[in-house]
Amino acid sequence: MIAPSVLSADFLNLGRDVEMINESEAALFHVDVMDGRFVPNISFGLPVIKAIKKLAKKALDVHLMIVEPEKYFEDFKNAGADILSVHVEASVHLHRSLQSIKALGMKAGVAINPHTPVSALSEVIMDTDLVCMMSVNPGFGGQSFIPNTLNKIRELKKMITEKGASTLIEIDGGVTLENAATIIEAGADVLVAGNTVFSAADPKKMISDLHRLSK
Ligand SMILES: O=C(CO)[C@H](O)[C@H](O)COP(=O)(O)O
Repeated sequence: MIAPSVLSADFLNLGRDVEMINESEAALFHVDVMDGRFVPNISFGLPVIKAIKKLAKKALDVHLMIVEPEKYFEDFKNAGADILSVHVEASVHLHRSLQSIKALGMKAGVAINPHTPVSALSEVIMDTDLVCMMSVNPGFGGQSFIPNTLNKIRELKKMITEKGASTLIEIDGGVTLENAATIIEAGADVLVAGNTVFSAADPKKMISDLHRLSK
């Protein structure tokens, strides 16, 4: 599955870019929320997500890069989030957070930074619908893929298989047409792509090219 990252869209033409994703072979909208505290950047928040939701014909996969994410679960549900991911590094009571997200009717995701070992997920994997594995340090689009992520994907895939979980593995950061096949081969189910899609001459065709690799 391909999840274009709205972070790299043209905000002056956001409606156009949302329509492009609607018409493309993308499976999800990846929506990055940054607070300038958990990550050294500020992106956008609830009003923008509400606006995207009005046009979007595919699920909104919202990635919270914020401190104290649990304060805002209901707000993100009301704004239109279908999948809500919190960072393991930002969640003091991660298990409770996953339960709360599900109780609100959303799929529950856990995002994990490049420095955090996969073992940090072992006690919550059965309660997690999606792991958003960061393959760059979060905060900015257009960075290079960190190669050790491939080992982490394999390790996570093994954990999911051994525990009998049905968690999807999403890879976020530095995904390109050149490395996508290797990432899929390692075990990824969802590829987030921001810069690769939106800097392409034909973003819709780029989504289609990435999608073809995932089949
Ligand atoms: O979460 C993110 C940044 O924190 C972005 O989703 C991620 O970096 C994708 O962007 P790109 O494909 O341009 O690397």
